[in-house]
Amino acid sequence: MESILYLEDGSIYKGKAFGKIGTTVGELVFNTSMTGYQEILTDPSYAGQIINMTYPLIGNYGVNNLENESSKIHAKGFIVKNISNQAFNYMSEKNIDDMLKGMDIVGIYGVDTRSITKKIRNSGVLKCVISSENLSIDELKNILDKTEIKDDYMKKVSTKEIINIPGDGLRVALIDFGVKQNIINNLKQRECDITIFPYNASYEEIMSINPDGVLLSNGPGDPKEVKEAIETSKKLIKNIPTMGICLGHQIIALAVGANTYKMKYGHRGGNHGVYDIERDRSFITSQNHGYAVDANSIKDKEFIVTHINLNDNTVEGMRHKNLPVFSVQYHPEGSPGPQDSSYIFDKFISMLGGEK
Ligand SMILES: NC(=O)CC[C@H](N)C(=O)O
Repeated sequence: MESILYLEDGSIYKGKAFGKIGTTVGELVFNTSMTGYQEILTDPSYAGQIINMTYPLIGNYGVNNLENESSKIHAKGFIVKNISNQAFNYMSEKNIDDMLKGMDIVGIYGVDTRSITKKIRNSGVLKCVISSENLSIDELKNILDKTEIKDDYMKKVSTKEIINIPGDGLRVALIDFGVKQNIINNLKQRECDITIFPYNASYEEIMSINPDGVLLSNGPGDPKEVKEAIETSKKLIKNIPTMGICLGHQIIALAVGANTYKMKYGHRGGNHGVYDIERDRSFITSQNHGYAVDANSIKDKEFIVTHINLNDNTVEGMRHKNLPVFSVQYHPEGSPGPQDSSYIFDKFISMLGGEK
């Protein structure tokens, strides 16, 4: 079935439909990972976005029940060059088309994803609409103009209730802005007793479990939208060992009075080089972010920059000068992508006093 992708700049791409038959609008972003489409689709940080994959073949090893980063697809749509519905992998339980259909997500294939990527690189992230409902270009333009892109999806994807995952080790309060399963798995592997809190949990609620440390999770949207967490983090940082990952890192920056900004087109992929200044080593990291912490705004604060991106020198990590607080912009849990930075979780555990 025919499908059309229409971009805010007027570009039209004709392709074929897969997944749900329908019309969807979102912020168009690109991801350069060669594998890991299942983890990307189920990463809550993509809520509201339409993901354009630069790697030309998607679906070739199928989809399974073990590698979801959350229980559903939070992205608004999926754009690929070629789909393979023959899943050549022993773990595969269904194909990518069935996954998107089962989760009501509109996909388009057979379009030039690399030319789309170049457009995003030149003009920055754009709004776009995908439709397999035979709409005219004028109708698509109308839909696009009428739809406002929200940037507070963390409020939707965060847990509604407090959840405990028992463990024999350190007690960790995990503030959920859209946490990925592999962050939870990394804490479980280190025997932590994990309590997951909603994005707007108060300082008193968090401290009532008497945690050894706090982890502020990844999540979608603009960190400035999550005012409750910024206020709560101001107190957490002063009183308890705290680590932030991605959105959590940005929230810590805002809590100490530094600033964040929207990047032109962000970092999304599995091979972003990051320099760890204190270790004097570079790592290949997994990334998914559209906002960043402004390096200049940290200079007069109690924090120092510990990691920088080797492509564009943006801030990839920071730590408090005296207190046990640090954060990273990239994803030490990988999923998808390299897990070379999983030492960040060990650093968190030793900051909390080591394994119990
Ligand atoms: N993965 C994340 O936590 C993303 C953080 C934030 N939503 C951004 O795009 O920058």
